[in-house]
Amino acid sequence: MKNPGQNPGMLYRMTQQFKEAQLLFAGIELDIFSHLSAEASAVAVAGQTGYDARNLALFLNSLVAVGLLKKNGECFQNTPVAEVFLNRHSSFYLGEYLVFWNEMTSLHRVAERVRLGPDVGIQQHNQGGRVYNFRELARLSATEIYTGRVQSFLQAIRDIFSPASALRLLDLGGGSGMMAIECAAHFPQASGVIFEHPLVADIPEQFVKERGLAGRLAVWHGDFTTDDIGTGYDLIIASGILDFASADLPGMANRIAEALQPHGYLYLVSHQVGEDFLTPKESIVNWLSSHLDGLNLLQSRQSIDAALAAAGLTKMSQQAQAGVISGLVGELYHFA
Ligand SMILES: C[S@@+](CC[C@H](N)C(=O)[O-])C[C@H]1O[C@@H](n2cnc3c(N)ncnc32)[C@H](O)[C@@H]1O
Repeated sequence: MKNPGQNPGMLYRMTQQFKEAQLLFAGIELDIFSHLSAEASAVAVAGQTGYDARNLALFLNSLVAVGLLKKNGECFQNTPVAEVFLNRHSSFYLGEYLVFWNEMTSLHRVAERVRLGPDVGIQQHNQGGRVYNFRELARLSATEIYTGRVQSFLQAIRDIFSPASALRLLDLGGGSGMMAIECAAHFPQASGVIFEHPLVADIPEQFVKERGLAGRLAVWHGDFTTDDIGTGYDLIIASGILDFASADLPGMANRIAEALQPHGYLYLVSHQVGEDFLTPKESIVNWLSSHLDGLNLLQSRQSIDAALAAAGLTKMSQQAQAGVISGLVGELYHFA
């Protein structure tokens, strides 16, 4: 008898995970979790939604099996994670964000793209904004960021600025602008700038207005690789943006250093990509789609470190960022 000499379990697990993800997205599409805050039977949910009661019961059993629902007799109810993040009525609802993120990083047609190669136009320009919908990302990140990223940021800067500090801050490529907004909310004397691309800037503008911070936070529209980003900042936030300056990373590091006050700080969030571009798994897999399209942006931890060190920025501390996006690290640099 032949023996394979290897265990194929990993391959089966991958196909199983794929189906579990399909169940999650079907549950979001059907908005199941908004109906199961309290216990309800499949027949009752079918009555509210018009879905087929037989197939709904089968589907709900599967959601129990994968840990998104629990079952008591004939009744189903959200597990705590589903209740907080998948119930549309929760302030932490991530359903729309997860669907968008999945589409944005989708490996749909991956085999075809490997056969045919990149889009020449995208490859030539090598600009993230030509592939990614940053405006929608900024809108939906306003919820995602509160699952942990903004809390990690506040924790890091509370160690260096006193509550009464009149700090001047710049949130470069700020997206939703929530890091700057929370900074202004927690440091009542703070003021500064959220710098965003003109196609995205109305999103942070709207959030700044809603939070009543327009007097202290300005939103500047522009390209952070070429336009004036201002000077004299005590704190610059560069969260998930250095890859988009990768045509001239040393130049971007110098722009940041020149915009800082002497003894100012940079709060950097990056994926800590290895020099061989094989780790962390999440970053390599999530960037694959846009790289197959023709982008070539991802920066290794070593090249970022080298560019910042050459610009006079010294790393003080680093901490994993909490939240739904795994593998992000927040680092504080000091400009001596
Ligand atoms: C991955 S998002 C990060 C957003 C935000 N900092 C956060 O952590 O949620 C990258 C952001 O950089 C902005 N961006 C990319 N290239 C830019 C450029 N050349 N000038 C201005 N903004 C840019 C995008 O519009 C997008 O909002």
